[in-house]
Amino acid sequence: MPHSTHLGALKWALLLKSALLAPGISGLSLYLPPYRVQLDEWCQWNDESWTKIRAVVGRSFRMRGPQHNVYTLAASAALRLIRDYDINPAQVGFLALGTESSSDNSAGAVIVKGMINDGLRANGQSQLARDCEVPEFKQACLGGVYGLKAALRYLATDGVGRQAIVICADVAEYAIGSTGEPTQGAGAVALLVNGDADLLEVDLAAVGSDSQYRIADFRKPFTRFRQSEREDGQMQDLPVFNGRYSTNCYIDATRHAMAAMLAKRPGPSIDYFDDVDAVFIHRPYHRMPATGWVMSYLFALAADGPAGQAQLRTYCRAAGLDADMVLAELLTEDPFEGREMGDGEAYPWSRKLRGHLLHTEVWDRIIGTKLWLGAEAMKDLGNLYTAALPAWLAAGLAHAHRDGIELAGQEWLALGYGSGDAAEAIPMRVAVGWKAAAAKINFEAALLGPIDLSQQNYVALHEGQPDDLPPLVPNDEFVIDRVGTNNGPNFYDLGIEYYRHVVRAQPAG
Ligand SMILES: CC(=O)SCCNC(=O)CCNC(=O)[C@H](O)C(C)(C)COP(=O)(O)OP(=O)(O)OC[C@H]1O[C@@H](n2cnc3c(N)ncnc32)[C@H](O)[C@@H]1OP(=O)(O)O
Repeated sequence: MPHSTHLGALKWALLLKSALLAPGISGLSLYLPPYRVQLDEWCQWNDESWTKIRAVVGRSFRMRGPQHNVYTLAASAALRLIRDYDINPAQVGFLALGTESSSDNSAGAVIVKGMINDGLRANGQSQLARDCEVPEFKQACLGGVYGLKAALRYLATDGVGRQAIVICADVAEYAIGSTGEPTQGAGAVALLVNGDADLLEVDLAAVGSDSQYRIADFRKPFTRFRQSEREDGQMQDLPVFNGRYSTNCYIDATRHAMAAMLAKRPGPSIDYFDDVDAVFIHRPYHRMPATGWVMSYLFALAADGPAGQAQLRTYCRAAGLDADMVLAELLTEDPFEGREMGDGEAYPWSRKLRGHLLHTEVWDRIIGTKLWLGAEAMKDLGNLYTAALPAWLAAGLAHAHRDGIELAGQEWLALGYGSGDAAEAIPMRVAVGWKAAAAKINFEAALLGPIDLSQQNYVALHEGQPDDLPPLVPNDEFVIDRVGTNNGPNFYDLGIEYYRHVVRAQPAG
């Protein structure tokens, strides 16, 4: 064979090979801080209904300690990922941080990179390379999903043959006494993303996007006076928000991202709701994904023409609702029309219709059988903002592996949402050889060793004055070592956080 023909054949073989590879997620690792609030106790402290909180929110949430911030959570998850998946750090060309909790407005992922390298050095491993990109992504709870999409684009263009790590990390704190208080949490999920997925294959071209500026349903303005209230100098991450209005924004954004995704698929959109095997939607608390998904189904029925609309009318009649009114609202492109809605103003019929559907076969077929995988375990995680969606994917894969459920080739939907608002509907396929990589997901291990807080400890930690907290015993994790003062060695030291990698001495024997 002439030399040039041989080269041509090789080139074609390589092209064919790369065309057959399916990029996506190959590893998942979690880190949760140990401080925990049990929601049944929280209900007692606050005279709230445990029956309601258990059904709507979950069982418990985690809180960062005074020695944690979003970077310590992120670096701890990433170090575990590198260890558990035996990643060669030199191969990582893209280290992304998705978060809405950064405490440094200048850097973010590069700080985390430095911390990871400290941990790798302490463990006798090689370092992340100098030629690794370190972007940070911010769009409320969607930052990590944008990081994942950017990582896949990197791997398809200038990062062919490399690997990416996307860390989704957040601290979800709401003011004491606000509607959001039981939906707090803190934690991080690190994703290994590469050109040939071991867990979840992602076809970027099939993704549906949505974004829409709103009158603020949820914001964290930097100038918020509360930031200066904490005496320990840490930024308190309290949002300004309108809870019930934000749930309608979630519904509206997920509906439009779904429509954008379904428009790219062949066949009737409504079939997708039967065909998809499992659904994972941004999860601020237990009930929200089911509400978002059933509403997306109702929107799709309304858009499905005479057959879907007839079905919808049947549901409305059975629920005692005015079908014309429901249909008209479902067909309205933007029920908000640029204004903030009052409680119950948008979709006022929704609760009644959902209540009716709950007792019909359609709930089992379209909702129950699609959103159950890993959902029970998620009740112990609390709200992780941008880490909530990958944490649920991790829970689904880990539990299917533990319980011997076969997932190979299943079609999944991962739908991310970030207030303000934006959403991404991402179809995924479970890789054929998913089990080996799923066995390394540390979901259950990440929940071990919780330290339950008393009401006094919880309030003190929330308000930044934790005097007598039960001590942490971190191992192979990161903590804030000190915050620089203007008495420090460098005049530019003021307010800068310095971190420490902690390796606990193992007990002898
Ligand atoms: C950050 C984001 O992701 S934005 C999208 C979601 N928004 C948020 O997470 C913002 C923070 N969260 C919040 O502010 C709150 O959790 C809210 C506003 C979502 C809910 O606040 P609440 O005061 O609990 O609202 P409400 O009293 O309406 O109850 C919520 C649900 O509990 C149900 N409920 C009430 N009592 C009970 C009970 N005893 N048993 C079972 N369910 C009950 C209600 O019917 C309602 O159900 P629905 O959501 O299906 O309609």
